[in-house]
Amino acid sequence: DLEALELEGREYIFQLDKATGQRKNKVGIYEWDYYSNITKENEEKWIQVRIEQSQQEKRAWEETKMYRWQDFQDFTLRRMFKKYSQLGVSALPDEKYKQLMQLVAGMESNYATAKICDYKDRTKCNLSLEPEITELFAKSQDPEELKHLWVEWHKEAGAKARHNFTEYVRLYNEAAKLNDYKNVADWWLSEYEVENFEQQLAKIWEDVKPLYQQLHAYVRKRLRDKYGDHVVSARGPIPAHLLGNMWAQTWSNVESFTRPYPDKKEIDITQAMKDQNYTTLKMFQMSDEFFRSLNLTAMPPKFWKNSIIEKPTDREIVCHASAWDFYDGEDFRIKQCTTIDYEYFQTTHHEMGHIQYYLQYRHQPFVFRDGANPGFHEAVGDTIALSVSSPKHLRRVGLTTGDAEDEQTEINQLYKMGLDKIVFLPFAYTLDLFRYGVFRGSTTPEDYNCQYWKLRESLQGVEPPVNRTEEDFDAAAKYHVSANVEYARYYVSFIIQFQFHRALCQLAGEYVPEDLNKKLVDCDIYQSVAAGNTFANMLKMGSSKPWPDAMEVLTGQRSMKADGLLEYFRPLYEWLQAENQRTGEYIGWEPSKMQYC
Ligand SMILES: C=C(C[SeH])C(=O)N1CCC[C@H]1C(=O)O
Ligand SMILES: [Zn+2]
Repeated sequence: DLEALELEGREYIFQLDKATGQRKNKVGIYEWDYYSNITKENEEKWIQVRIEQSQQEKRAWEETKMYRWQDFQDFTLRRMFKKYSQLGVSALPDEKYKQLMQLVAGMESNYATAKICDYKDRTKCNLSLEPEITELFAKSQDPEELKHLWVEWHKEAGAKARHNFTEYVRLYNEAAKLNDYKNVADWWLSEYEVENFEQQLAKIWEDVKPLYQQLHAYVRKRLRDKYGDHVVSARGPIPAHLLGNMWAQTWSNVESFTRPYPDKKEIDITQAMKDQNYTTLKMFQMSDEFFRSLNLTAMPPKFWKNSIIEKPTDREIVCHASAWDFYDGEDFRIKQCTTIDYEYFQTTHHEMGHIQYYLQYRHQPFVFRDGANPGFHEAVGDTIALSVSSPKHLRRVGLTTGDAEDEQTEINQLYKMGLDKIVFLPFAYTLDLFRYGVFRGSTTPEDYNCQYWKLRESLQGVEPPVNRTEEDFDAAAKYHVSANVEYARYYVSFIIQFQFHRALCQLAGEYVPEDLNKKLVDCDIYQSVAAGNTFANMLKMGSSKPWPDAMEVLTGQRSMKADGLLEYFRPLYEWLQAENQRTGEYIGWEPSKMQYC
Protein backbone atom coordinates (compact mmCIF):
# COMPACT_ATOMS: atom_id res chain seq x y z
CA ASP A 1 0.00 0.00 0.00
CA LEU A 2 1.07 3.64 -0.45
CA GLU A 3 1.86 4.06 3.26
CA ALA A 4 4.46 1.28 3.17
CA LEU A 5 5.90 2.48 -0.16
CA GLU A 6 6.31 6.00 1.25
CA LEU A 7 8.03 4.61 4.35
CA GLU A 8 10.41 2.63 2.13
CA GLY A 9 10.98 5.75 0.04
CA ARG A 10 11.89 7.73 3.16
CA GLU A 11 14.45 5.10 4.21
CA TYR A 12 15.95 5.14 0.74
CA ILE A 13 16.20 8.90 0.22
CA PHE A 14 17.77 9.62 3.61
CA GLN A 15 20.38 6.93 2.99
CA LEU A 16 21.07 8.43 -0.46
CA ASP A 17 21.28 11.89 1.12
CA LYS A 18 23.87 10.72 3.66
CA ALA A 19 25.97 9.13 0.91
CA THR A 20 25.67 12.33 -1.15
CA GLY A 21 27.02 14.37 1.77
CA GLN A 22 30.08 12.14 1.96
CA ARG A 23 30.56 12.42 -1.82
CA LYS A 24 30.35 16.21 -1.71
CA ASN A 25 32.88 16.31 1.14
CA LYS A 26 35.37 14.25 -0.86
CA VAL A 27 34.94 16.26 -4.08
CA GLY A 28 35.25 19.47 -2.05
CA ILE A 29 38.62 18.45 -0.61
CA TYR A 30 40.05 17.73 -4.10
CA GLU A 31 38.49 20.90 -5.53
CA TRP A 32 40.00 22.98 -2.70
CA ASP A 33 43.43 21.41 -3.33
CA TYR A 34 43.23 22.41 -7.01
CA TYR A 35 41.84 25.95 -6.48
CA SER A 36 44.44 26.66 -3.80
CA ASN A 37 47.35 25.19 -5.77
CA ILE A 38 46.84 25.25 -9.53
CA THR A 39 48.93 22.43 -10.99
CA LYS A 40 48.22 19.95 -13.80
CA GLU A 41 48.48 17.12 -11.29
CA ASN A 42 45.91 18.67 -8.93
CA GLU A 43 43.59 19.39 -11.86
CA GLU A 44 43.77 15.77 -13.03
CA LYS A 45 43.20 14.40 -9.52
CA TRP A 46 40.19 16.67 -9.08
CA ILE A 47 38.71 15.68 -12.46
CA GLN A 48 39.33 11.99 -11.75
CA VAL A 49 37.50 12.06 -8.42
CA ARG A 50 34.58 13.93 -10.00
CA ILE A 51 34.29 11.27 -12.72
CA GLU A 52 34.14 8.55 -10.05
CA GLN A 53 31.46 10.49 -8.15
CA SER A 54 29.43 11.08 -11.29
CA GLN A 55 29.35 7.34 -11.99
CA GLN A 56 28.02 6.74 -8.47
CA GLU A 57 25.47 9.54 -8.92
CA LYS A 58 24.30 7.98 -12.17
CA ARG A 59 23.69 4.60 -10.49
CA ALA A 60 21.80 6.27 -7.61
CA TRP A 61 19.77 8.27 -10.12
CA GLU A 62 18.65 5.07 -11.88
CA GLU A 63 17.47 3.69 -8.52
CA THR A 64 15.72 6.94 -7.47
CA LYS A 65 13.67 6.87 -10.67
CA MET A 66 12.02 3.63 -9.55
CA TYR A 67 10.13 5.30 -6.70
CA ARG A 68 6.63 6.74 -7.33
CA TRP A 69 7.57 9.76 -5.20
CA GLN A 70 5.10 12.11 -6.97
CA ASP A 71 2.31 10.27 -5.07
CA PHE A 72 3.93 10.57 -1.63
CA GLN A 73 1.97 12.53 0.99
CA ASP A 74 4.93 14.22 2.71
CA PHE A 75 5.97 17.56 1.08
CA THR A 76 9.60 17.37 2.25
CA LEU A 77 9.99 13.82 1.00
CA ARG A 78 8.57 14.77 -2.42
CA ARG A 79 10.88 17.80 -2.57
CA MET A 80 13.95 15.66 -1.76
CA PHE A 81 13.04 13.11 -4.44
CA LYS A 82 12.34 15.89 -6.94
CA LYS A 83 15.82 17.34 -6.42
CA TYR A 84 17.51 13.94 -6.59
CA SER A 85 15.61 13.03 -9.74
CA GLN A 86 17.66 15.64 -11.64
CA LEU A 87 21.09 14.21 -12.43
CA GLY A 88 22.88 17.36 -13.69
CA VAL A 89 26.07 17.35 -15.78
CA SER A 90 26.74 13.77 -14.65
CA ALA A 91 24.12 12.80 -17.24
CA LEU A 92 26.84 13.23 -19.89
CA PRO A 93 28.73 10.11 -20.99
CA ASP A 94 32.06 9.88 -19.12
CA GLU A 95 34.18 11.06 -22.03
CA LYS A 96 32.08 14.18 -22.65
CA TYR A 97 31.80 14.85 -18.91
CA LYS A 98 35.60 14.77 -18.63
CA GLN A 99 35.97 17.00 -21.71
CA LEU A 100 33.54 19.58 -20.30
CA MET A 101 35.44 19.73 -17.01
CA GLN A 102 38.76 20.07 -18.79
CA LEU A 103 37.39 22.96 -20.85
CA VAL A 104 36.16 24.82 -17.75
CA ALA A 105 39.35 24.06 -15.80
CA GLY A 106 41.34 25.34 -18.77
CA MET A 107 39.45 28.65 -18.88
CA GLU A 108 39.59 29.01 -15.10
CA SER A 109 43.35 28.39 -14.85
CA ASN A 110 43.98 30.68 -17.84
CA TYR A 111 42.10 33.44 -15.99
CA ALA A 112 43.79 32.74 -12.65
CA THR A 113 47.33 32.74 -14.06
CA ALA A 114 46.99 35.46 -16.76
CA LYS A 115 49.80 38.07 -16.60
CA ILE A 116 50.30 41.37 -18.44
CA CYS A 117 53.08 43.97 -18.79
CA ASP A 118 53.11 47.21 -16.85
CA TYR A 119 52.30 50.43 -18.75
CA LYS A 120 55.20 52.52 -17.48
CA ASP A 121 57.79 49.75 -17.27
CA ARG A 122 57.22 47.50 -20.32
CA THR A 123 59.90 45.06 -19.12
CA LYS A 124 57.82 44.26 -16.03
CA CYS A 125 55.46 41.58 -17.33
CA ASN A 126 54.37 39.69 -14.24
CA LEU A 127 51.26 41.69 -13.31
CA SER A 128 48.37 39.50 -12.09
CA LEU A 129 44.79 40.67 -11.82
CA GLU A 130 45.06 40.50 -8.01
CA PRO A 131 46.50 42.54 -6.51
CA GLU A 132 48.55 44.38 -9.14
CA ILE A 133 46.15 45.17 -12.01
CA THR A 134 43.20 45.73 -9.69
CA GLU A 135 45.16 48.27 -7.65
CA LEU A 136 46.53 50.08 -10.69
CA PHE A 137 43.02 50.24 -12.17
CA ALA A 138 41.59 51.59 -8.92
CA LYS A 139 44.20 54.33 -8.54
CA SER A 140 45.29 55.45 -12.03
CA GLN A 141 43.73 58.60 -13.48
CA ASP A 142 45.75 58.38 -16.69
CA PRO A 143 43.40 57.35 -19.56
CA GLU A 144 46.32 55.96 -21.56
CA GLU A 145 47.54 53.77 -18.72
CA LEU A 146 43.98 52.57 -18.04
CA LYS A 147 43.52 51.83 -21.75
CA HIS A 148 46.72 49.76 -21.80
CA LEU A 149 45.67 47.71 -18.74
CA TRP A 150 42.17 47.20 -20.15
CA VAL A 151 43.33 46.08 -23.61
CA GLU A 152 46.10 43.77 -22.31
CA TRP A 153 43.86 42.09 -19.71
CA HIS A 154 41.05 41.51 -22.22
CA LYS A 155 43.54 39.95 -24.60
CA GLU A 156 45.10 37.58 -22.03
CA ALA A 157 41.99 36.62 -20.05
CA GLY A 158 39.30 37.07 -22.70
CA ALA A 159 40.42 36.30 -26.25
CA LYS A 160 42.47 33.29 -25.10
CA ALA A 161 39.36 31.60 -23.71
CA ARG A 162 37.25 31.92 -26.86
CA HIS A 163 37.91 28.42 -28.25
CA ASN A 164 37.35 26.59 -24.94
CA PHE A 165 34.19 28.64 -24.33
CA THR A 166 32.70 27.74 -27.73
CA GLU A 167 33.24 24.01 -27.03
CA TYR A 168 31.96 24.39 -23.45
CA VAL A 169 28.67 25.88 -24.74
CA ARG A 170 28.12 22.91 -27.05
CA LEU A 171 28.78 20.25 -24.38
CA TYR A 172 26.98 22.08 -21.59
CA ASN A 173 23.90 22.39 -23.83
CA GLU A 174 24.07 18.63 -24.46
CA ALA A 175 23.99 18.12 -20.69
CA ALA A 176 21.00 20.47 -20.48
CA LYS A 177 19.07 18.41 -23.02
CA LEU A 178 19.87 15.21 -21.08
CA ASN A 179 18.20 16.93 -18.11
CA ASP A 180 15.10 17.73 -20.20
CA TYR A 181 15.92 21.40 -20.72
CA LYS A 182 16.03 23.00 -24.18
CA ASN A 183 19.35 24.66 -23.31
CA VAL A 184 21.49 25.84 -20.37
CA ALA A 185 19.65 29.20 -20.19
CA ASP A 186 16.40 27.42 -19.28
CA TRP A 187 18.28 25.17 -16.87
CA TRP A 188 19.83 28.17 -15.07
CA LEU A 189 16.47 29.95 -14.91
CA SER A 190 14.76 26.84 -13.52
CA GLU A 191 16.89 27.23 -10.37
CA TYR A 192 14.57 30.14 -9.41
CA GLU A 193 11.54 27.84 -9.35
CA VAL A 194 9.01 30.42 -10.61
CA GLU A 195 7.49 30.27 -14.09
CA ASN A 196 8.01 33.83 -15.27
CA PHE A 197 11.39 34.53 -13.68
CA GLU A 198 12.97 35.89 -16.86
CA GLN A 199 10.12 38.41 -17.12
CA GLN A 200 10.66 39.32 -13.46
CA LEU A 201 14.28 40.14 -14.22
CA ALA A 202 13.17 42.43 -17.08
CA LYS A 203 10.54 44.13 -14.85
CA ILE A 204 13.17 44.86 -12.20
CA TRP A 205 15.33 46.54 -14.85
CA GLU A 206 12.40 48.70 -16.01
CA ASP A 207 11.85 49.77 -12.39
CA VAL A 208 15.46 50.77 -11.70
CA LYS A 209 16.52 52.06 -15.16
CA PRO A 210 15.40 55.71 -14.59
CA LEU A 211 17.50 55.88 -11.42
CA TYR A 212 20.49 54.33 -13.21
CA GLN A 213 20.22 56.75 -16.14
CA GLN A 214 20.26 59.74 -13.81
CA LEU A 215 23.36 58.43 -12.02
CA HIS A 216 25.04 57.59 -15.34
CA ALA A 217 24.41 61.11 -16.68
CA TYR A 218 25.84 62.73 -13.54
CA VAL A 219 28.98 60.56 -13.50
CA ARG A 220 29.57 61.13 -17.25
CA LYS A 221 29.46 64.89 -16.64
CA ARG A 222 31.91 64.72 -13.75
CA LEU A 223 34.29 62.50 -15.79
CA ARG A 224 34.00 64.93 -18.73
CA ASP A 225 34.85 67.80 -16.38
CA LYS A 226 37.97 65.88 -15.34
CA TYR A 227 39.22 64.28 -18.57
CA GLY A 228 37.82 66.70 -21.18
CA ASP A 229 35.24 66.18 -23.89
CA HIS A 230 37.72 64.58 -26.29
CA VAL A 231 37.91 61.64 -23.83
CA VAL A 232 34.33 61.67 -22.46
CA SER A 233 31.58 62.83 -24.84
CA ALA A 234 28.57 64.87 -23.72
CA ARG A 235 25.88 62.50 -25.02
CA GLY A 236 27.55 59.20 -25.76
CA PRO A 237 28.29 56.08 -23.66
CA ILE A 238 31.02 56.32 -21.00
CA PRO A 239 34.37 54.72 -22.01
CA ALA A 240 34.55 51.56 -19.87
CA HIS A 241 38.19 52.00 -18.78
CA LEU A 242 37.62 55.26 -16.84
CA LEU A 243 35.35 53.86 -14.10
CA GLY A 244 37.89 52.40 -11.68
CA ASN A 245 36.98 48.76 -12.26
CA MET A 246 38.16 46.40 -15.02
CA TRP A 247 34.56 45.48 -15.93
CA ALA A 248 32.94 48.83 -14.97
CA GLN A 249 30.69 46.81 -12.66
CA THR A 250 31.06 49.15 -9.66
CA TRP A 251 32.36 52.71 -9.82
CA SER A 252 33.30 53.43 -6.19
CA ASN A 253 36.90 54.12 -7.23
CA VAL A 254 35.82 57.34 -8.96
CA GLU A 255 33.83 58.48 -5.92
CA SER A 256 36.66 60.60 -4.46
CA PHE A 257 36.74 62.98 -7.43
CA THR A 258 33.09 62.95 -8.49
CA ARG A 259 31.21 63.21 -5.16
CA PRO A 260 28.31 65.73 -5.03
CA TYR A 261 29.66 67.81 -2.14
CA PRO A 262 33.47 67.60 -2.30
CA ASP A 263 34.04 69.94 0.63
CA LYS A 264 32.12 67.67 3.00
CA LYS A 265 34.25 65.32 5.12
CA GLU A 266 35.00 62.14 3.16
CA ILE A 267 34.65 58.74 4.80
CA ASP A 268 37.73 56.86 3.52
CA ILE A 269 37.58 53.33 4.97
CA THR A 270 40.73 52.26 3.10
CA GLN A 271 42.79 55.05 4.61
CA ALA A 272 41.28 54.54 8.08
CA MET A 273 42.11 50.81 8.04
CA LYS A 274 45.68 51.53 6.89
CA ASP A 275 46.12 54.28 9.51
CA GLN A 276 44.95 51.84 12.19
CA ASN A 277 47.24 49.03 10.97
CA TYR A 278 44.35 46.73 10.17
CA THR A 279 45.40 43.19 9.27
CA THR A 280 43.47 40.89 6.97
CA LEU A 281 42.70 38.73 10.02
CA LYS A 282 41.24 41.71 11.86
CA MET A 283 38.87 42.33 8.94
CA PHE A 284 37.53 38.79 9.33
CA GLN A 285 37.36 39.04 13.12
CA MET A 286 35.33 42.26 12.87
CA SER A 287 32.90 40.64 10.46
CA ASP A 288 32.57 37.56 12.69
CA GLU A 289 31.91 39.85 15.67
CA PHE A 290 29.10 41.61 13.80
CA PHE A 291 27.35 38.33 13.02
CA ARG A 292 27.76 37.21 16.67
CA SER A 293 26.29 40.53 17.85
CA LEU A 294 23.07 39.50 16.08
CA ASN A 295 22.99 36.19 17.99
CA LEU A 296 24.04 34.40 14.79
CA THR A 297 26.67 31.64 14.80
CA ALA A 298 30.40 32.19 15.43
CA MET A 299 32.91 30.96 12.88
CA PRO A 300 34.00 27.46 14.06
CA PRO A 301 37.67 26.59 14.85
CA LYS A 302 38.26 24.84 11.50
CA PHE A 303 37.26 28.05 9.70
CA TRP A 304 40.15 29.96 11.29
CA LYS A 305 42.49 27.00 10.80
CA ASN A 306 41.78 26.06 7.17
CA SER A 307 40.86 29.35 5.44
CA ILE A 308 43.29 31.10 3.08
CA ILE A 309 42.85 34.85 3.52
CA GLU A 310 46.02 36.15 1.82
CA LYS A 311 47.54 35.42 -1.58
CA PRO A 312 50.32 32.82 -1.18
CA THR A 313 53.69 33.78 -2.67
CA ASP A 314 54.90 30.26 -3.48
CA ARG A 315 52.21 28.99 -5.85
CA GLU A 316 49.40 29.91 -8.24
CA ILE A 317 45.86 29.93 -6.81
CA VAL A 318 42.40 31.01 -7.94
CA CYS A 319 42.31 34.41 -6.24
CA HIS A 320 38.65 35.13 -6.97
CA ALA A 321 37.00 35.14 -3.52
CA SER A 322 34.97 32.05 -2.59
CA ALA A 323 33.32 30.41 0.43
CA TRP A 324 33.29 26.64 0.87
CA ASP A 325 30.99 24.18 2.67
CA PHE A 326 32.58 20.76 3.18
CA TYR A 327 29.24 19.26 4.23
CA ASP A 328 30.46 17.79 7.52
CA GLY A 329 29.00 20.43 9.83
CA GLU A 330 32.45 21.59 10.98
CA ASP A 331 34.70 22.40 8.02
CA PHE A 332 33.82 25.75 6.36
CA ARG A 333 36.45 27.88 4.59
CA ILE A 334 37.02 31.14 2.74
CA LYS A 335 39.73 31.55 0.12
CA GLN A 336 40.50 35.12 -0.93
CA CYS A 337 43.54 37.28 -1.74
CA THR A 338 42.61 40.02 0.73
CA THR A 339 44.07 43.49 0.47
CA ILE A 340 43.42 46.18 3.08
CA ASP A 341 40.93 48.35 1.25
CA TYR A 342 37.23 49.28 1.01
CA GLU A 343 36.50 46.72 -1.70
CA TYR A 344 37.90 43.79 0.27
CA PHE A 345 36.20 45.19 3.39
CA GLN A 346 32.94 44.58 1.48
CA THR A 347 34.06 41.28 -0.01
CA THR A 348 35.02 39.89 3.40
CA HIS A 349 31.47 40.51 4.67
CA HIS A 350 30.11 39.07 1.44
CA GLU A 351 32.03 35.81 1.87
CA MET A 352 31.33 35.60 5.61
CA GLY A 353 27.65 35.81 4.68
CA HIS A 354 28.02 32.63 2.65
CA ILE A 355 29.63 30.88 5.62
CA GLN A 356 26.88 32.09 7.98
CA TYR A 357 24.25 30.63 5.63
CA TYR A 358 26.16 27.29 5.60
CA LEU A 359 26.21 27.37 9.43
CA GLN A 360 22.51 28.20 9.73
CA TYR A 361 21.31 25.37 7.46
CA ARG A 362 23.90 22.74 8.48
CA HIS A 363 21.20 20.59 10.14
CA GLN A 364 19.18 20.30 6.92
CA PRO A 365 19.39 17.20 4.71
CA PHE A 366 22.37 17.69 2.38
CA VAL A 367 20.13 18.23 -0.63
CA PHE A 368 18.61 21.31 1.09
CA ARG A 369 21.98 22.82 2.10
CA ASP A 370 21.67 25.54 -0.48
CA GLY A 371 20.30 29.07 -0.84
CA ALA A 372 16.51 29.41 -1.09
CA ASN A 373 17.51 30.54 -4.58
CA PRO A 374 21.06 31.40 -5.81
CA GLY A 375 20.42 35.11 -5.18
CA PHE A 376 19.73 34.50 -1.48
CA HIS A 377 23.22 33.10 -0.94
CA GLU A 378 24.78 36.20 -2.52
CA ALA A 379 22.59 38.55 -0.49
CA VAL A 380 23.37 37.45 3.11
CA GLY A 381 26.78 39.12 3.51
CA ASP A 382 25.85 42.16 1.45
CA THR A 383 22.78 42.73 3.63
CA ILE A 384 24.99 42.82 6.74
CA ALA A 385 27.46 45.07 4.88
CA LEU A 386 24.67 47.62 4.29
CA SER A 387 24.61 48.15 8.07
CA VAL A 388 28.39 47.93 8.47
CA SER A 389 29.04 50.64 5.83
CA SER A 390 26.55 53.07 7.40
CA PRO A 391 28.25 56.20 8.84
CA LYS A 392 26.65 55.39 12.19
CA HIS A 393 28.35 51.98 12.32
CA LEU A 394 31.67 53.27 11.00
CA ARG A 395 31.66 55.84 13.81
CA ARG A 396 30.82 53.07 16.32
CA VAL A 397 33.90 51.03 15.27
CA GLY A 398 36.14 54.07 14.84
CA LEU A 399 36.55 53.84 11.07
CA THR A 400 35.35 57.40 10.73
CA THR A 401 35.09 60.38 13.01
CA GLY A 402 32.66 62.13 10.69
CA ASP A 403 30.18 64.66 12.12
CA ALA A 404 26.54 63.61 12.38
CA GLU A 405 24.49 63.41 9.24
CA ASP A 406 23.38 66.55 7.44
CA GLU A 407 21.59 66.75 4.11
CA GLN A 408 24.72 67.09 1.99
CA THR A 409 26.67 64.38 3.83
CA GLU A 410 23.69 62.08 3.38
CA ILE A 411 23.67 62.70 -0.38
CA ASN A 412 27.39 61.97 -0.49
CA GLN A 413 26.80 58.71 1.40
CA LEU A 414 23.94 57.63 -0.88
CA TYR A 415 26.06 58.52 -3.89
CA LYS A 416 28.90 56.32 -2.62
CA MET A 417 26.48 53.42 -2.04
CA GLY A 418 24.85 54.03 -5.43
CA LEU A 419 28.20 53.70 -7.23
CA ASP A 420 28.24 50.10 -5.96
CA LYS A 421 24.62 49.06 -5.85
CA ILE A 422 22.80 50.97 -8.61
CA VAL A 423 25.67 50.82 -11.10
CA PHE A 424 26.05 47.07 -10.67
CA LEU A 425 22.50 46.20 -11.85
CA PRO A 426 22.79 46.70 -15.64
CA PHE A 427 26.23 45.06 -15.58
CA ALA A 428 24.90 41.93 -13.86
CA TYR A 429 21.78 41.78 -16.03
CA THR A 430 23.87 42.13 -19.20
CA LEU A 431 26.26 39.30 -18.33
CA ASP A 432 23.52 36.65 -18.26
CA LEU A 433 21.38 38.21 -20.99
CA PHE A 434 24.48 37.68 -23.14
CA ARG A 435 24.91 34.06 -22.03
CA TYR A 436 21.17 33.27 -22.39
CA GLY A 437 21.54 34.30 -26.04
CA VAL A 438 24.67 32.17 -26.43
CA PHE A 439 23.08 29.05 -24.90
CA ARG A 440 19.88 29.56 -26.92
CA GLY A 441 21.91 29.88 -30.11
CA SER A 442 20.56 33.35 -31.00
CA THR A 443 24.14 34.57 -30.43
CA THR A 444 26.63 32.55 -32.49
CA PRO A 445 30.42 32.39 -32.08
CA GLU A 446 30.76 34.65 -35.14
CA ASP A 447 29.11 37.49 -33.24
CA TYR A 448 29.93 36.74 -29.58
CA ASN A 449 31.80 40.02 -29.08
CA CYS A 450 29.45 42.15 -31.16
CA GLN A 451 26.44 40.95 -29.14
CA TYR A 452 28.29 41.37 -25.84
CA TRP A 453 29.06 45.03 -26.57
CA LYS A 454 25.59 45.72 -28.03
CA LEU A 455 24.11 44.67 -24.69
CA ARG A 456 26.67 46.57 -22.63
CA GLU A 457 26.08 49.74 -24.64
CA SER A 458 22.30 49.49 -24.61
CA LEU A 459 21.84 48.65 -20.90
CA GLN A 460 24.96 50.00 -19.19
CA GLY A 461 25.75 52.94 -21.47
CA VAL A 462 29.45 52.05 -21.64
CA GLU A 463 31.69 51.50 -24.66
CA PRO A 464 35.06 49.80 -25.16
CA PRO A 465 38.13 52.11 -25.02
CA VAL A 466 39.28 50.79 -28.42
CA ASN A 467 37.57 49.13 -31.37
CA ARG A 468 36.80 45.42 -31.00
CA THR A 469 36.66 42.50 -33.46
CA GLU A 470 35.73 38.83 -33.30
CA GLU A 471 39.39 38.09 -32.56
CA ASP A 472 38.45 39.36 -29.11
CA PHE A 473 36.16 37.69 -26.58
CA ASP A 474 35.70 40.31 -23.86
CA ALA A 475 32.99 38.44 -21.92
CA ALA A 476 35.53 35.82 -20.72
CA ALA A 477 37.70 38.57 -19.23
CA LYS A 478 35.15 38.44 -16.39
CA TYR A 479 35.79 35.61 -13.89
CA HIS A 480 32.28 34.13 -13.90
CA VAL A 481 32.23 33.62 -17.67
CA SER A 482 35.62 31.82 -17.61
CA ALA A 483 34.63 29.86 -14.48
CA ASN A 484 31.11 28.84 -15.57
CA VAL A 485 29.39 30.67 -12.70
CA GLU A 486 25.84 31.89 -13.33
CA TYR A 487 25.49 35.63 -12.72
CA ALA A 488 21.75 36.46 -12.43
CA ARG A 489 22.22 35.47 -8.77
CA TYR A 490 24.02 38.78 -8.15
CA TYR A 491 21.40 40.80 -10.01
CA VAL A 492 18.76 39.16 -7.78
CA SER A 493 20.92 39.68 -4.69
CA PHE A 494 21.38 43.42 -5.27
CA ILE A 495 17.57 43.77 -5.32
CA ILE A 496 16.48 41.44 -2.50
CA GLN A 497 19.28 42.60 -0.13
CA PHE A 498 17.41 45.91 0.17
CA GLN A 499 14.15 44.07 0.95
CA PHE A 500 16.06 42.12 3.63
CA HIS A 501 17.84 45.23 4.95
CA ARG A 502 14.59 47.20 5.27
CA ALA A 503 12.88 44.36 7.14
CA LEU A 504 15.86 43.86 9.49
CA CYS A 505 16.05 47.61 10.16
CA GLN A 506 12.37 47.69 11.14
CA LEU A 507 12.85 44.63 13.39
CA ALA A 508 15.84 46.37 15.00
CA GLY A 509 13.82 49.54 15.59
CA GLU A 510 16.36 51.33 13.39
CA TYR A 511 13.93 52.28 10.63
CA VAL A 512 10.46 53.77 11.02
CA PRO A 513 8.87 54.97 7.73
CA GLU A 514 8.28 58.76 7.80
CA ASP A 515 10.28 59.18 11.03
CA LEU A 516 13.19 61.50 10.15
CA ASN A 517 15.19 60.21 13.13
CA LYS A 518 14.88 56.62 11.93
CA LYS A 519 15.90 56.81 8.28
CA LEU A 520 16.81 53.75 6.23
CA VAL A 521 20.16 55.25 5.16
CA ASP A 522 21.19 55.60 8.84
CA CYS A 523 20.18 52.10 9.81
CA ASP A 524 22.69 49.87 11.59
CA ILE A 525 21.26 46.59 12.95
CA TYR A 526 24.44 45.88 14.98
CA GLN A 527 23.65 43.98 18.26
CA SER A 528 19.96 43.57 17.39
CA VAL A 529 19.06 40.05 18.53
CA ALA A 530 15.48 40.58 17.33
CA ALA A 531 16.70 41.20 13.78
CA GLY A 532 19.27 38.42 13.97
CA ASN A 533 16.80 35.80 15.19
CA THR A 534 14.36 36.48 12.35
CA PHE A 535 17.21 36.49 9.82
CA ALA A 536 18.30 33.11 11.22
CA ASN A 537 14.77 31.72 10.87
CA MET A 538 14.95 32.41 7.13
CA LEU A 539 18.53 31.17 6.70
CA LYS A 540 17.91 27.90 8.59
CA MET A 541 15.43 26.86 5.87
CA GLY A 542 18.13 26.53 3.19
CA SER A 543 16.37 25.34 0.03
CA SER A 544 13.84 23.14 1.88
CA LYS A 545 10.94 25.36 0.75
CA PRO A 546 10.33 27.49 -2.38
CA TRP A 547 12.09 30.86 -1.94
CA PRO A 548 8.87 32.97 -1.59
CA ASP A 549 8.22 31.06 1.67
CA ALA A 550 11.73 31.91 2.91
CA MET A 551 11.46 35.57 1.89
CA GLU A 552 8.09 35.85 3.65
CA VAL A 553 9.61 34.70 6.96
CA LEU A 554 11.88 37.78 7.02
CA THR A 555 10.11 40.44 4.97
CA GLY A 556 6.42 39.50 4.83
CA GLN A 557 6.77 39.83 1.04
CA ARG A 558 6.59 36.82 -1.31
CA SER A 559 8.15 38.40 -4.39
CA MET A 560 11.35 40.10 -5.52
CA LYS A 561 10.68 43.83 -5.91
CA ALA A 562 12.83 46.93 -6.46
CA ASP A 563 10.82 48.88 -3.87
CA GLY A 564 13.41 48.36 -1.13
CA LEU A 565 16.27 49.68 -3.26
CA LEU A 566 14.20 52.57 -4.64
CA GLU A 567 13.11 53.60 -1.14
CA TYR A 568 16.72 53.51 0.10
CA PHE A 569 17.98 55.68 -2.78
CA ARG A 570 14.97 58.03 -3.16
CA PRO A 571 16.77 61.13 -1.73
CA LEU A 572 19.66 60.53 -4.17
CA TYR A 573 17.28 60.05 -7.12
CA GLU A 574 15.62 63.40 -6.39
CA TRP A 575 18.98 65.13 -5.97
CA LEU A 576 20.34 63.67 -9.26
CA GLN A 577 17.25 64.77 -11.21
CA ALA A 578 17.62 68.32 -9.88
CA GLU A 579 21.38 68.39 -10.47
CA ASN A 580 21.17 67.04 -14.05
CA GLN A 581 18.41 69.58 -14.72
CA ARG A 582 20.61 72.38 -13.34
CA THR A 583 23.60 71.42 -15.50
CA GLY A 584 21.43 70.55 -18.50
CA GLU A 585 23.11 67.14 -18.77
CA TYR A 586 21.69 64.86 -21.47
CA ILE A 587 19.96 61.85 -19.87
CA GLY A 588 20.78 58.52 -21.56
CA TRP A 589 23.26 58.04 -24.42
CA GLU A 590 23.44 58.17 -28.20
CA PRO A 591 25.01 55.31 -30.19
CA SER A 592 28.71 54.77 -29.63
CA LYS A 593 31.22 55.78 -32.30
CA MET A 594 33.44 52.79 -31.41
CA GLN A 595 33.54 49.88 -33.89
CA TYR A 596 32.75 46.49 -32.39
CA CYS A 597 30.32 44.75 -34.79
C1 LIG B 1 32.68 37.94 -4.20
C2 LIG B 1 32.26 37.15 -5.11
C3 LIG B 1 32.36 35.67 -4.92
SE1 LIG B 1 30.65 34.80 -4.73
C4 LIG B 1 31.71 37.66 -6.41
O1 LIG B 1 31.99 37.03 -7.41
N1 LIG B 1 30.92 38.77 -6.48
C5 LIG B 1 30.43 39.56 -5.35
C6 LIG B 1 29.58 40.64 -5.96
C7 LIG B 1 29.59 40.50 -7.44
C8 LIG B 1 30.51 39.30 -7.78
C9 LIG B 1 31.72 39.77 -8.59
O2 LIG B 1 32.77 39.96 -7.99
O3 LIG B 1 31.56 39.97 -9.81
ZN1 LIG C 1 29.13 35.34 -3.26
